[in-house]
Amino acid sequence: MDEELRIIISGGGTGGHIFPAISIANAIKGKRPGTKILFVGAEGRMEMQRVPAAGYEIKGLPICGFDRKNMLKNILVLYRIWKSQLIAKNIIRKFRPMAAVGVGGYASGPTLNKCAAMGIPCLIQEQNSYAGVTNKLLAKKATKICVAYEGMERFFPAEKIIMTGNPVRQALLETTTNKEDAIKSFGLDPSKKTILIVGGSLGARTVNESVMQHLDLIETSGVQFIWQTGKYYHNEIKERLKSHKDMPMLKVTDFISDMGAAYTAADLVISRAGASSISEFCLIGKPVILVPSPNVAEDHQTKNVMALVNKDAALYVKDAEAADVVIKLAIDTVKNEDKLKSLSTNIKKLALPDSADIIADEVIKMATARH
Ligand SMILES: CC(=O)N[C@H]1[C@@H](OP(=O)(O)OP(=O)(O)OC[C@H]2O[C@@H](n3ccc(=O)[nH]c3=O)[C@H](O)[C@@H]2O)O[C@H](CO)[C@@H](O)[C@@H]1O
Repeated sequence: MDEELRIIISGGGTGGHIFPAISIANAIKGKRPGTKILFVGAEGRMEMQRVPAAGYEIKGLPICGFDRKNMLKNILVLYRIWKSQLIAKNIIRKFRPMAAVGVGGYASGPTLNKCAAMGIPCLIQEQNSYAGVTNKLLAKKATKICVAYEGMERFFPAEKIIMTGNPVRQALLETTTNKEDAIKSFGLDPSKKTILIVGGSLGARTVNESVMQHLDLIETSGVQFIWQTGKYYHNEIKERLKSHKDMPMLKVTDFISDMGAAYTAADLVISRAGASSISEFCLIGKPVILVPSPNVAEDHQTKNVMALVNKDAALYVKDAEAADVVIKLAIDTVKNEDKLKSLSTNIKKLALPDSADIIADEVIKMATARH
């Protein structure tokens, strides 16, 4: 019988970090069902809900990021980092992991630092074409670094890099719901074209404004919409929609738990260009209009987009132009079967499948090598 493994997975902050982490956990469990997996996240962040919802235990650290505007607040941040390191050390002592996985985000810093210091092998997974701060700092201590884009040697030691792509939640790829049921599950009409609008895991103001400014066009388009506003914007949007007449063709939600159903329902997606979302579009071959966020490090979402646009695999609208053009473009595109077909075929060619399995194999190898 296989030895029971104990693995720590740490990181989070946004869905783009959390969902790859959950996929890696599921793949490890699939290969070694007896494995004990413990997540370590940041208190108050999205992982504290999403990880238990996926069936895993999570411990929270009181960590947060530095405040670039208020230097005084950073004294508290330093204290929180110190405290997080102590808590991380206790968690590790108690759980005795055989390997640790870091997916980026605040919590993975203290957790993987402590693991590395205690001689536990560490793997990091970088989702983007531009490496995050925490992963860059952890790279020296990591045994393996799994990436999804070419050219990551500019951030990480080349000999540690493995090109795996981004792990995508298995349930999302293996959804058994058919299109008709998927559309009905959102209370919409299966005979109509459907556009899904998502602003990444947290929602996006620009994407939301694009919708708000074109409610009349949406109403007369003959097309229906599933619109994820993001948790922060949801109440404000609901309030503003009250002054508009009922719109049965526009389903508004703060967050979509079953993205498999949402993708199945949609003929076309309007989306931010986060790395995990893009990996999902590639794997399921979904036609998409991407509106990259200009508010991310090194404008990495635009770089993510250009890799697709150069291969005619996605349509691209700049953030500054989105409010004017993206809804009209989406309505025109969803009525053009040839365009939808070619976008789907081209984006599918860019998929990197089996990412979670490849990473899980590496983690299991690392965990078993030292015992
Ligand atoms: C503002 C910001 O910091 N964005 C970053 C963040 O984005 P963000 O967290 O938005 O990440 P991604 O777009 O990569 O992934 C979003 C994930 O959330 C899921 N989802 C989304 C909406 C929803 O209602 N339900 C749901 O389950 C998607 O299916 C996907 O799995 O992490 C990404 C990956 O490191 C980065 O590329 C982004 O630049």
